[in-house]
Amino acid sequence: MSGSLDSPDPLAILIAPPPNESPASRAERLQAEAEARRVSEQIDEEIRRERMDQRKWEKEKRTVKVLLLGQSESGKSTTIKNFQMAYAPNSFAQELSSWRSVIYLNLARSILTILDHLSKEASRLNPDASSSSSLEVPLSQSSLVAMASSSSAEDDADLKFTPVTSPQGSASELGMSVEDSPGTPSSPSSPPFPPELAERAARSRGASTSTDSPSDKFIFTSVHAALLARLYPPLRKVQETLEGTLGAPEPSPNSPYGSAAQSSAENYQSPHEPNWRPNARRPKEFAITTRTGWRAALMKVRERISTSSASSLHSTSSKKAGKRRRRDMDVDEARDVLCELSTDMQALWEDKHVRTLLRIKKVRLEERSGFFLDDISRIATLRYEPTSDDVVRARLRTMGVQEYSFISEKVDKENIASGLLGYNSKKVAAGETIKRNGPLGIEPGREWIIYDVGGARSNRQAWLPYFTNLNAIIFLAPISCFDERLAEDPRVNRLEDSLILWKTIVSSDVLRGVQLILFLNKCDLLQKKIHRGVRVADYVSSYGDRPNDAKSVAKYLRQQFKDISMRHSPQQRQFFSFFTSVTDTKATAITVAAVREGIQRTNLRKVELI
Ligand SMILES: Nc1nc2c(ncn2[C@@H]2O[C@H](COP(=O)(O)OP(=O)(O)OP(=O)(O)O)[C@@H](O)[C@H]2O)c(=O)[nH]1
Ligand SMILES: [Mg+2]
Repeated sequence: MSGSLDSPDPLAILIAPPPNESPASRAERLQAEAEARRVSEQIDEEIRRERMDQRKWEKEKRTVKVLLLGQSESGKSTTIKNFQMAYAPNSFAQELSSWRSVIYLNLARSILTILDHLSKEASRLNPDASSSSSLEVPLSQSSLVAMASSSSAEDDADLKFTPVTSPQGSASELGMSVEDSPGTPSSPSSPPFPPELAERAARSRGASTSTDSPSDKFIFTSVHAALLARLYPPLRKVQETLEGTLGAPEPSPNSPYGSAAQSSAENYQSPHEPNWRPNARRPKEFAITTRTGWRAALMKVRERISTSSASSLHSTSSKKAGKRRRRDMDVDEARDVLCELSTDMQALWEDKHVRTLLRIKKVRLEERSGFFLDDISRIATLRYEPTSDDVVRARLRTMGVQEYSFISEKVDKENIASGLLGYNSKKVAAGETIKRNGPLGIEPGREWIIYDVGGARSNRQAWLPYFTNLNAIIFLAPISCFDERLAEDPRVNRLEDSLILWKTIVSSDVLRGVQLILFLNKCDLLQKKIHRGVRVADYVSSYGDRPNDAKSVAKYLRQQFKDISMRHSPQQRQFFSFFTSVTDTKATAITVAAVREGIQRTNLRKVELI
């Protein structure tokens, strides 16, 4: 054995330099060896790069990319929540409580809307009140973030249009590049009404009437005056603070693409969490943001109108003072204030005169986004925890483009909305459905990237860079909006805007190979509207004398979208559509499952072709 160790290595003999090598030959040899090494390393590097590309390609192949499009308040973000519930129920459940401040804000803003109307009535009954400039309260600087109450039929009953079925106009005319002025949607604009003037107005017992029927008569009473004075100032502070806490994003003039560049799976943050938009400037917070501020604001009200609950406020959560971070403290204090005001808020919402006033003014809060007035007693409590149903109903406007990355979790069947199991796609989908083959298992590990965009006109330019490398687009068209106008441009009917936008998308050359899926959304609201007697033909002249029932209307509108797809697609494409109410999570789970399967199958076909 030792002999074999001692015997020279044949390879070493082979590559050893010649024994009598001259210096010149040696230099030449070393240079040749160095060159050989360089070439070898270059080859290794290429192999490594190819492998990486291959891995990336494999990952890309497996990643499904979906873009959600549609006008503002069409239900895109709500659809994302449904996807999250289906694909990543654990992370959805973990995020529930972080929606609390949005829900508080939604609630506060609904009450403020009512107070605004009351305040206007009081001012009308006592014009001296509104002329006093000293009553003015600064407007919120961050109304961009919170829910926009879209202008609707209640503001305009004359708006008529005929659905667009033939192309006219450029992209800019189609709302793709129109820069609209930043609106201040639904921010309460009236000054708070001071109690003494409210009292005077109440004493005058004014009435706002639209008819002579007593049930249509609004009577401003001292109860309203007291509610106005007790609720308005603290709720404005709640609004200011919550908006500040949520970090109302302002669109950057230099970057129409919002946070897109920064959004990656690793950086993923839920949009409702603070700082969700990395470059967003924080709005200036309202002056009263401290604990003392809250208390001072409420004490001021108390000094004017003594309430039986005044003493409890003082002690609320003060024990934990200083322990929390400032932002938490703000949200907790907002909660405390809402809890204190719970009875008054309920009294206001349940007041029959207030209901009459809202009816006269055609303000249908229950049909607006972020409606929680029927849940005051549940929400305005210290123990309130948002439910998944609350979260899908919460309204937080999207700015720019948000990227959501879901790695399908391994989930128990019970965790999936029960409707997902044992479903039959034919029952739920309208028209040409995506049919299901095989079992409906969630596929753990598959990465889905879903882009949610801001749907307001000023956000639409930011969509364009996302039109490449897509598997599918889910387009949301809220079909209940036939009698409403765009918040950002009150001249434009919302249904008309949706049809024009749809036409732009279907006719896009860049998107010719992309699967389009249409969600004819807000069917529940369509039903409600028609049920209360709104006539579609009054707003959509082409509807003619067709039956004014939700089913016929939905079918008619679906046909309008289908016609556009057939006429304007650059190449033949299938028309996939679903009637949805995406706040109904059970029904939407079924739709989401059908969509998922359809997209995956198409994706697979594409990959196989490649
Ligand atoms: N009743 C009802 N409400 C809905 C439906 N879809 C969405 N909503 C509500 O409408 C509001 C707006 O929905 P979002 O999902 O925020 O709308 P969006 O398209 O993301 O709007 P932007 O972010 O402004 O582009 C939310 O309060 C939702 O709860 C629906 O089908 N029925
Ligand atoms: Mg959104």
